This record gives sequence, C-alpha cells and structure tokens, in this order.
Amino acid sequence: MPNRTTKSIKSAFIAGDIILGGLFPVHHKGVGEQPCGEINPDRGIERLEAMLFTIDEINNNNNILPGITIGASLYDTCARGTYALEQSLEFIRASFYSLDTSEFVCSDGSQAKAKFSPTKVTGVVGGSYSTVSMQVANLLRLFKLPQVSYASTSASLSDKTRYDYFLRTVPPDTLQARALVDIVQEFNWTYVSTVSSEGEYGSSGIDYFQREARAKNICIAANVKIPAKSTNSTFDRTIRDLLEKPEAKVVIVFVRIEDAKGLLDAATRFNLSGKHVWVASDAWGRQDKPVKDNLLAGQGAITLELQSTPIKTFENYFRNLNPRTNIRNPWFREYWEAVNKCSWRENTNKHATRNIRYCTGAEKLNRKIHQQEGKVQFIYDAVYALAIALDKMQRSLCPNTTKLCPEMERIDGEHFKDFLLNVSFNDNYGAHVQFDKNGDALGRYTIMNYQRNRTTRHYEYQEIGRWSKTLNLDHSKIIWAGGTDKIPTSRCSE
Ligand SMILES: N[C@@]1(C(=O)O)CC2(CC2)[C@H]2[C@H](C(=O)O)[C@H]21
Repeated sequence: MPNRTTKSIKSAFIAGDIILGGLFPVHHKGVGEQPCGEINPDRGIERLEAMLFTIDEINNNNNILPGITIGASLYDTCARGTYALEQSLEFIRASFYSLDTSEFVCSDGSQAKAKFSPTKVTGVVGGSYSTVSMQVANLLRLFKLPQVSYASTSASLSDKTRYDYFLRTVPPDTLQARALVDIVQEFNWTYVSTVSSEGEYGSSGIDYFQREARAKNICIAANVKIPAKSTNSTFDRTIRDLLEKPEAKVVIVFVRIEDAKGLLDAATRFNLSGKHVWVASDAWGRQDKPVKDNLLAGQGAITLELQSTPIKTFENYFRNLNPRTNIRNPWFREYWEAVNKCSWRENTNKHATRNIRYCTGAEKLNRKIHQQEGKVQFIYDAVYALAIALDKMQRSLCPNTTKLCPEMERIDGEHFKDFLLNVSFNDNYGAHVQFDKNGDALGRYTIMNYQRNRTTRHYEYQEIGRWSKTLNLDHSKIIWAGGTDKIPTSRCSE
C-alpha cells in the first residue's frame, strides 16, 4: 500500500478493517526553528518497522482476528511533543469527518465517493519519549482512544486521573529507581552523588531514586541538574561539583543519552579515568554513544536496560528490507542513505557527480554491526496486546461471525480499554504481558558493566545480573575502573 500524505503530513499506511495508529521518533529533534533533524535509525525506523512486521505476523495468524485484517497509520514525532500532537490530530480527524456525499451524484448516476476520508484508528502504539507520550495522551483521552507506549517510563504516566487512556508494555521508572537503590545497597555504598537531566525523564527518575535512597539511609552528596540547553562548560561545571565531594565515588546518573555523552566527554577532558563509578539508568543502557570516545572514563560503569529478548524473525525481516520494495515506509530511503552513506537521488545528468556515491539498493545491513534495538520486543508486545484485546472484544460482541459486526463498526473506546487492561499472554520470547490497574507492565531490568574484556581486550557492556522485584548480581563478572575486581568504597568520612 503506498504511503499516504494529507497536506504535508506523511505517514506509513497499511489498509485494513481496523487501523492502529503508531508514533515513532523517525527523526531526531531539529535544531533552532526546524522541528525535525537527522533520521533516527534505531529508535525511529527500526521501531516503526517492528510495528509493521508485527501487524504482518498477526494478519497471518488465524488464531487472532481470523476474519479481520489489521491496518496501520504511522507518523513521525521528531522526538518532540508539540510536533507529535500535530501528527496525532490525524488519528482523531475521522471523529469529526462525516462528509455526507449523498447530495453528490456522478455523471453516470452513481453515488459519489469521497476520494480521501481520514482513517479512524482504534488504538495508538507509542510514543517513545515520556514528554511526547504525555502530550499525546492528553489529546487521545478526549476521544477515548487507548494508547500503548513501548518505551515511555516516566512514573507520572501511572497517574490515571490524568492519563486514563494510557498503557505501556514497559515499567514505570519508580521500579528503575528501586533497582538503582538495591544496587547501591548491594555494595554497601552509603554516600552517593546524583546527576539528572532537566525534564520529565531525568527529574522524575532522580526524585524517586532520592526518595527511595533516603528511606534506606543512603546520603546524597552532590545533586547536579543538567539543563535542557547544555554546553561543554555545563558538563565541566558538573564534574567540578562532583569533585567537591570526593568521598562520594559513586554517581547515580539519570540523564538523556546526549547528557550521558556530555558527562563522559567532560570526565575525559578532566582525565578522570576510574575516579567515579557511574551507575546509570536506561537512557544510557547499553548505548555506544556515551562511551565511544570515553573508554577510560566510562570503564567500570554499571548501567540498567529494560530486559528484553531480540525477536529473531524480525531480525530476518529487517535485514532483508530494501528501498526498492519497501514502499510502505516513506522514510526508508532516507534511512538507507544515512546508514549506507550514499545518495538515492537518481542520476539525472549524464555524469555522476564525482564526490557522491549513489545507492544501488544492493547494500546490505552489515550483520556484525547491527544489534537489534532494545525496545523491539516492547513494540511487538504492544501491538499484540491491542490485537488480542480486539479479538476478545470481537468474539464477545460478534459471536456469530469472524468479521466486524455492527456492534464493532464504531468501537467504544472505554469498552475497548477494559478489554485491553485485561489481556494476559506470553509473547513466546520470554515475556508475560499484562497490565496492572495503572496500565503499567511488570518491571524487569538487565544490569550491565562497561568493562575491558580480559580476553579480547575490547571494551564492551557485559551482563552482570538482573532485577525483577529483587536484585541478582554475579560479582565475579564485574571489572571496576582500572581493571580491578576490588569493590570501590563510597561513604561519608565523618
Ligand atoms: N524511557 C525513556 C522515556 O522518555 O520515558 C527514556 C529515554 C530518554 C531515554 C527514552 C527511552 C526510549 O525511547 O527507549 C525513553
């Protein structure tokens, strides 16, 4: 199905009897007046394709909605709440749009049909960033449109007095804060500093950490906030603040990925290899960006990532995508140009411009560098949760048919939300999917240590344990800064 654009709004569209909306940060935030910036390969394109892949899989599964096909209408948020809000208006436009064509008759006497009518969606998958999900949730709830995020972890989104149509297949950061405190206690650290990004994710996450820490008699030394607009001097000041509390060797880091990079870049400038033990939340996770040029400053770090399992079949699907055939994703060619560093623009003049390498479409995703994006499973689970809820609703309201019956022509959002809150299934990839009364999923985290592999001598994230209500760490796998296995101390001197 070709992509559809209304006005300047682009979407990836699959036709179907029931349409699911989707929101993905296909592009990073733009700079200055530009709402959208660079293409976002992992958290944008790969996640969007994960939703398309899951819908294909469900439509080929005769056990779920056997007589009904699911379609999709996916939009780019540009990782920006305001932009996402504009795109999300497309999801609810159909609620207003009731073009009466009965007065229009074609020259041959047939009934006129609207060339384009906005597609009504039944549920929305997304967004990624909590700030985006919050703004979109404020709009969708007015139209009783359930929303299932695959990545937004801010604890605020558990508040059903504000976000009553918001659910998620990921846990709230209150659980991540508890996991971080359990790690601090595991090593008998009683005096730590904290660094957090300004904004919903960082501020909310570190507040919960500090609340949990104080309850366990852990003292906070420096409590540093990174403003939204930060420069190198911001991070230099952060390092100086940390150095004023030398006994607090451990630093709890609840920051956006850009700030994690800024922090380690500054630590490198101060030549602080091994001075601090960074203990970081999922934004840092197992991302390459913060540590790529900061091996010594980053070594010994302990980081959390939401526990997920790669979806093998999606891996094959994604690797075999090609811009010549993958036309349902209108951003795929731009992605292809970025990851292959080539230009897709057809060569309109006789001589190819010397310094541009044109894409051929024969380029292949390099297997060794591609690691499945960490939230693919949560997208897979979100789409299945919506489909299974629709299947149960269809069997309940339309018992004599596998098709849509009149009772499901205009799906009541409140009724659908009840079906959604009651789904409970295993996704065949190690996850049991269910929602609590707040629409939150169970909390499972993988704990990693950034270390220099003793055999290969390469730096890497090594899994050292897991947290699911309680912490389970293998101390023998940890390599602290400087290659030592001696646990650093971080406590008050007085
Ligand atoms: N959990 C997040 C959030 O905003 O709620 C924190 C994050 C900034 C790092 C983004 C992660 C992601 O998109 O995988 C979201």
